[in-house]
Amino acid sequence: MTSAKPRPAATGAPPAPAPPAYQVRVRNVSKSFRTGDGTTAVLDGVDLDVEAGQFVTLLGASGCGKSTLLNLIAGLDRPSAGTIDTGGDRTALMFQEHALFPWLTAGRNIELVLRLRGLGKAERRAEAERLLEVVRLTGAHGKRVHELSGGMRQRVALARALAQDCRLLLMDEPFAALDAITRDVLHEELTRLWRETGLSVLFVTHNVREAVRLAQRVVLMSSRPGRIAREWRVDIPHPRRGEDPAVASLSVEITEVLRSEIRRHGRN
Ligand SMILES: Nc1ncnc2c1ncn2[C@@H]1O[C@H](COP(=O)(O)OP(=O)(O)OP(=O)(O)O)[C@@H](O)[C@H]1O
Repeated sequence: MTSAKPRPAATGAPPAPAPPAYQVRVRNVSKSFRTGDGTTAVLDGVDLDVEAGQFVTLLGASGCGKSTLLNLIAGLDRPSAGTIDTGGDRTALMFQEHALFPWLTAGRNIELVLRLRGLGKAERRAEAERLLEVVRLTGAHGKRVHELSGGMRQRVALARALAQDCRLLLMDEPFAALDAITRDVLHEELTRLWRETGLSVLFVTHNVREAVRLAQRVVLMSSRPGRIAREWRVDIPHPRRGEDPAVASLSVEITEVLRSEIRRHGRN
């Protein structure tokens, strides 16, 4: 005869929600650079979490340390103090400059990354074709970089970043050099990709409307030294457009705070 295992008495309380899974956890990070006349503190005590699957934009005045923070998270440099935990995951980084090799075709630029991942020749070709399709550049595999428009080059750069198969995509003003219409199209594409793939994205920009249009959280950094000054949750449903009244009104609010940060920084 078998007896049923006693079950724990029901307390009536709902189960505690699982804590969020973090893609990156930045704790008390500081960074100083040695300069001609001593050291310059660029970041000081930065705490920032990005949950798995979250889209976070990072805003701040020029020179406040946004790129420095991204480079630290990417592992390109080490913090002077504090910790950065990506759970052992590698990160993919995309810049304003596409940084594609001009002597290779669009497809070969992507295949180079796939080769580093150890994929065989036929697999590389198929995966590069698939990624070009994902960024809506089907048929561009054989095109040389100079044959592509600025927007198309950034699409290839995005496909190459995706080829790294990372869970966290770090983007440093990737669309800043593009015209407004191309940027608008790429905002839509990036949002679609993010929602389809469940990637975590940390996106640096100067453009408040871009930050609000894309993100679930907008994080504002202060300057000298760079710290996290404020953050906003953006609950505006997708699809969003830059000219949506809700996007516009939150952008105005954030711009005011950014302006006062810049004025305060100017008085330092
Ligand atoms: N390797 C380095 N050596 C010395 N100083 C550096 C180094 N890298 C960055 N800095 C300084 O750190 C500060 C922050 O630079 P960073 O590029 O991170 O700012 P940012 O917020 O990304 O600026 P922007 O928005 O203009 O791109 C700047 O004053 C810069 O000169």
